[in-house]
Amino acid sequence: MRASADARLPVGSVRVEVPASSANLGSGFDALAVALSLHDTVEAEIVDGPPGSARVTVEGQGAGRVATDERHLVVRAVHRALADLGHPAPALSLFCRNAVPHSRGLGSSAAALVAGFAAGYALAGLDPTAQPTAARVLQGAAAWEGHADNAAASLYGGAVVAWQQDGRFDAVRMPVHPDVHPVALVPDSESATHTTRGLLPEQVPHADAAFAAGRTALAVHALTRDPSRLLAATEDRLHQAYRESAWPDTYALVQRLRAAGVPAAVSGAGPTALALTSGGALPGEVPVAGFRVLPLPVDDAGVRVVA
Ligand SMILES: Nc1ncnc2c1ncn2[C@@H]1O[C@H](COP(=O)(O)OP(=O)(O)O)[C@@H](O)[C@H]1O
Ligand SMILES: N[C@@H](CCOP(=O)(O)O)C(=O)O
Repeated sequence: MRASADARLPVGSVRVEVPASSANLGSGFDALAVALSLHDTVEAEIVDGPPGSARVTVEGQGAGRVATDERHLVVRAVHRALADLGHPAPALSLFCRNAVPHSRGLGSSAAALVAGFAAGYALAGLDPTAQPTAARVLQGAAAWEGHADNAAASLYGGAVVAWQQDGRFDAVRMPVHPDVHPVALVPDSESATHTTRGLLPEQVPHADAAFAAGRTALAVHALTRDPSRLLAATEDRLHQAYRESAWPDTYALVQRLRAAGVPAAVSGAGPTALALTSGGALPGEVPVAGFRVLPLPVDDAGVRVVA
């Protein structure tokens, strides 16, 4: 980090690395997620220019598609973090190297928001990976998303349990058992999270809610202590079937993997499927044509300020 051109901010540039995430893991809708070793990198620098303006260069995922000015999601999050501390919006130059595919259920928007809030607080001289600033990063990103699962995983790494109380978001991190080897199956198709959230019913049967409570609690045990329980733990009645029309091929793949004994679930709001394998391999008899198979080890670190 070097000294800022803007006298109001102590730091002139930061580099942040943030992992993808897979949320829900079955029944743990808006509550469970795991961070995955696929990373976006953001370099943010304060430059001379009109206050609040931004020039963004994007390499990799999202290049040519996302805004390259102050409307860019990461820029908006940087500005929001600085506003939270009472700083006026500086002119920014951003370089984004993105590996997390957009609109696939791997938490790209949460990763972008966590990177932006972390960069903003870091420019103000705070450590976004330590409390109490980390909690502010979570609050900012989760409030933007409307759910804290992905943001908490991108922030803290490992697996997380996230919840909301009195309008505030909170989360705890859990270490994932070393025998859990996530494999993402990523199709070419996209699906916007806000669209598939709209497919969910206002209410679910009490029996399904009770089912979800049991499976989600079991998932915490299975992820951290006993991966042999993951097949039962990742069963879902809370969201996947309601969203099937958005990604029928993904839904069918998850059923095929599960029938072959592989703990699998739709990743976040889809259309990626996530298999929580014990050795990193998928059974040969399950056809995966149309899906890119990406072994993605758990990311234990979460967001990092690397320079
Ligand atoms: N790194 C990024 N930079 C800018 N915008 C991003 C980035 N990542 C995600 N987004 C925005 O978020 C959208 C995807 O969000 P969402 O529908 O929640 O899917 P995902 O499951 O990938 O988070 C993209 O279309 C894009 O507008
Ligand atoms: N709990 C959320 C998770 C969305 O994850 P994303 O990676 O698809 O954005 C949901 O299921 O809506």
